[in-house]
Amino acid sequence: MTQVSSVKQLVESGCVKSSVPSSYVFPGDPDYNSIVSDEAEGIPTIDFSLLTSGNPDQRSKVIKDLGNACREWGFFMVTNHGVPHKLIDDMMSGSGDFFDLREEVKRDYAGKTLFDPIRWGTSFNPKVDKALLWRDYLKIHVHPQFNAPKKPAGFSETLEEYSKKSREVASELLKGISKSLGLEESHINKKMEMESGLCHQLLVVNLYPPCPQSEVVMGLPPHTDHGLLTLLMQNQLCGLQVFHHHKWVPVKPLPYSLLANIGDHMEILSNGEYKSVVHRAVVNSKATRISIGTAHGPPLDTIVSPAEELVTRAPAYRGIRYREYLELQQSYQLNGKSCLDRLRIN
Ligand SMILES: O=C(O)CCC(=O)C(=O)O
Ligand SMILES: [Fe+2]
Repeated sequence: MTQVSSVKQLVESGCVKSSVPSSYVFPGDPDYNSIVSDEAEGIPTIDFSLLTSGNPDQRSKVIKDLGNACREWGFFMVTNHGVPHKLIDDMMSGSGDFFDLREEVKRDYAGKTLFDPIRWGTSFNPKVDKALLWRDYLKIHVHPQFNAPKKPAGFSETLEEYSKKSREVASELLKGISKSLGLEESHINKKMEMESGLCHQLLVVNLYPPCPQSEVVMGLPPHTDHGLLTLLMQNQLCGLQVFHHHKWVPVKPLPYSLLANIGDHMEILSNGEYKSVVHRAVVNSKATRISIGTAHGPPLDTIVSPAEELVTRAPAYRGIRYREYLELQQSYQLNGKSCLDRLRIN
């Protein structure tokens, strides 16, 4: 399965009119059932403006809500985040335009390794994936070194501006999360060097073309994200599902909101107080869905281990260099929390 064309190209070639090649049939995951909840409204919403400019009462309430959201869901919608709507629109259209470039142009970015500054590809890691995923991606390391594809015109500027805004939002949320854990407001940002200019930020654009047999393929299988906090924007199509109380809860994107979720390194840092939550992306048969995530983590050589202040008896995870964790995750199939499980003590 080494030389695989993009899903977009496969769809546009017209060869998948009614059924998909068997290499794309996703065998399911015994650890996760397929019950989809009808309760799509449950994901909590956090009004970001109250965190940054609310009065003291509003601020302490929103910090409490943030803590509950992290503990109960690991996911929350962020509204009034201050990222201009136009910037969100430009990110979506620029991303769509990138995937619309000719395959030969995109192939310039067909990187091979995780730390290639820009990498366009398909599936997750076709060498190990148990089935090919109905997903193409563009992954860009946007910080501390900014990178961007040269085309489409203007995309680089949009990416740079959005990456910066996304770091600002993440860093404010991390202040609130730090407080909600009973730590000093700046604890996480300082320890993880989130504001030192060295933090690591990976931007991932996921493209899920429409699929004639959407029920047998998978966009992204059940997984958790690396890093401390991911911020995700989506075009207005459903597809993301969060595994909550043994059911898949579909996320209905609120226009122009950002969806935040706790990553594995927040679970490590908080010694399991806040847990990264398994999620997946299913696809649809009608339209192309695009999601854009930014994963925020410490500098790649930082060892992340449980904060001493939060270890009451014993650390529940061994520390690991951020870089090594990314390598570990990339070398296996994406499968629930299997990567984080390797670090659990006991
Ligand atoms: O497409 C989505 O909504 C989910 C994307 C995601 O989970 C990821 O990129 O890690
Ligand atoms: Fe994810």
